[in-house]
Amino acid sequence: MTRSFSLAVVAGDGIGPEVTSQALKVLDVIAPAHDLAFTTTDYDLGARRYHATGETLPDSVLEEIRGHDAILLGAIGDPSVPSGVLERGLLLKLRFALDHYVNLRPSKLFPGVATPLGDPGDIDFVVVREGTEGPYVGNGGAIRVGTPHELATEVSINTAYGVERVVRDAFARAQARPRKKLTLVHKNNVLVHAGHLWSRTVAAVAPEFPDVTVDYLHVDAATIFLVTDPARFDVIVTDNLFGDILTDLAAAITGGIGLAASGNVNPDRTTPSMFEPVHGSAPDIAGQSKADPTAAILSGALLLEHLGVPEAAAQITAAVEADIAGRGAVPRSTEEVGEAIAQSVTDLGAAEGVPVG
Ligand SMILES: NC(=O)c1ccc[n+]([C@@H]2O[C@H](COP(=O)([O-])OP(=O)(O)OC[C@H]3O[C@@H](n4cnc5c(N)ncnc54)[C@H](O)[C@@H]3O)[C@@H](O)[C@H]2O)c1
Ligand SMILES: CC(C)[C@H](C(=O)O)[C@@H](O)C(=O)O
Ligand SMILES: [Mg+2]
Repeated sequence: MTRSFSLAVVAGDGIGPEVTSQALKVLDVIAPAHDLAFTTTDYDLGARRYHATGETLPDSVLEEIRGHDAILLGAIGDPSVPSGVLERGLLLKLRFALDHYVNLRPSKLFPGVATPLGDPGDIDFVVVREGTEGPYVGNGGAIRVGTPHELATEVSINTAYGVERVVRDAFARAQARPRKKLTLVHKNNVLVHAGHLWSRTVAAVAPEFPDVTVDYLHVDAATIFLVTDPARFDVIVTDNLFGDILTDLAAAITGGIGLAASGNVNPDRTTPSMFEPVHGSAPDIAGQSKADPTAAILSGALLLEHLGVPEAAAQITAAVEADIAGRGAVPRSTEEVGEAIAQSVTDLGAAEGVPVG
């Protein structure tokens, strides 16, 4: 029986629409092979709408988006809009309103991918980044702005409720992986209030997952080991800001930001989860068809996994691996990469005897 899913598509700004169209192309190609049907609704959100109407994410649109099974997002942010307006008013509003408390960011070094680390061994870890708290909540302000006496605060909010639910999710993910290792990354030698809440929470939840080995690193040391010994990581759990920074670094060591996918997940499934590349709108290459759509395509695979179609997700990942293995030195356009991965999905389907496309 055909399984039908409704997807809200927020292509967004810069390279967002360029990479999202390739992700949708691959989803279209894979759907028949797994008896899936996608209906998509495009949402015109981002810089264009902001300039035309002053709106970032009207509540009525948020409510419409809420009615979908999942969200596919490209990238948000544009140099023509003051920094933070779209990032906070659209992207973070979606993550917060839809309670995406698990920001899932897998990092895997695919065979054949060049890394600045030379031969770093087997890199295969996932960062579970808290998605609704920390310094992202907007608790702060500034006084005497523009004067020599300006004072600005950006308060990091960490609740026992918020920390515990993401820590428990990270433990469960570690438990389900072969190495069963969880590393808490924080800065509890300096951020003693939030840091100790995170450490105590990990210690309190650990007995529920006796098979999981627990480790702790200060965030500064974690950046060292991500470069010198990334194979040591299995599951990392960390706060919203540390997770943001660590996952750009994680992308850089596994072939670049063009390959890094993510999911903003509501594990309770009370709202649609949202899948997007880790990268941004890349204004420096927007409109030139230079963006690598692989991260967006792999975000589509994470979406399928979340919707309960892991075999389709695995087929997309295999198609990406096959494409990456064959990548030469000649640069390809965004469409050429998308087309090649879509073709690879078809070829894999044919090899397994399932009709694709
Ligand atoms: N999730 C998101 O929507 C998201 C994430 C990060 C940044 N942003 C926003 O995007 C804008 C630009 O931010 P930034 O420059 O710091 O980060 P960025 O990720 O957009 O770009 C950083 C660098 O990576 C390159 N890059 C990014 N994606 C690429 C791809 N798919 N293929 C090839 N190269 C790629 C860019 O060309 C640039 O040189 C800002 O407005 C920022 O707030 C949005
Ligand atoms: C654009 C910004 C709000 C966002 C974040 O900090 O979460 C981005 O950097 C990301 O990694 O998705
Ligand atoms: Mg980021």
